[in-house]
Amino acid sequence: MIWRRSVLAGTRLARSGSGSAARLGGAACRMGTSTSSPEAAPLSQIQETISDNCVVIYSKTSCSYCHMAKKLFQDMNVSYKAVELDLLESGSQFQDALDKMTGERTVPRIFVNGTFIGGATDTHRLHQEGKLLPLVHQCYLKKSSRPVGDSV
Ligand SMILES: N[C@@H](CCC(=O)N[C@@H](CS)C(=O)NCC(=O)O)C(=O)O
Ligand code: FES
Repeated sequence: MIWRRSVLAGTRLARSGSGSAARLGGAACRMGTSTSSPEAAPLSQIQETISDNCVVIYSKTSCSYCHMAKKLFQDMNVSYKAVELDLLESGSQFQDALDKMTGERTVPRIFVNGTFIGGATDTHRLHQEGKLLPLVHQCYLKKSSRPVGDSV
């Protein structure tokens, strides 16, 4: 997962002081770090969210595909974090960042155990193949085996 590693590195750099640089945009870019592209803030937020939550669905409230994806996890009794991009002021920037990370800016964009698994269709297919729950359980196991104080 080369992508995950590089984004994580970006996250750390972005956090260690370039938050305001990212907000300042172009001017800040010339001053410094390689992480102050306009996508940096959403990118690092996405990275943090997918590492903190076993299931994350980037969604829009009006989208039926997104409803179907959420219902799939509800029916499996799997809790998830839904990020409703149409309710975020910077939703479009999040979609740009998701495009960079996954190759598409459509919704839903679904992550399990820190990894992008696809949109609604892909997720349903994974479930039909019996591969979705094992991914979720892998994540639960990983989180429960963390030392106390390290869990979220
Ligand atoms: N096959 C994809 C379809 C995804 C798709 O076409 N999503 C539409 C909404 S249903 C979309 O994101 N349109 C652009 C947008 O809302 O920004 C999936 O299952 O997720
Ligand atoms: S199904 Fe229409 S916006 Fe997703």
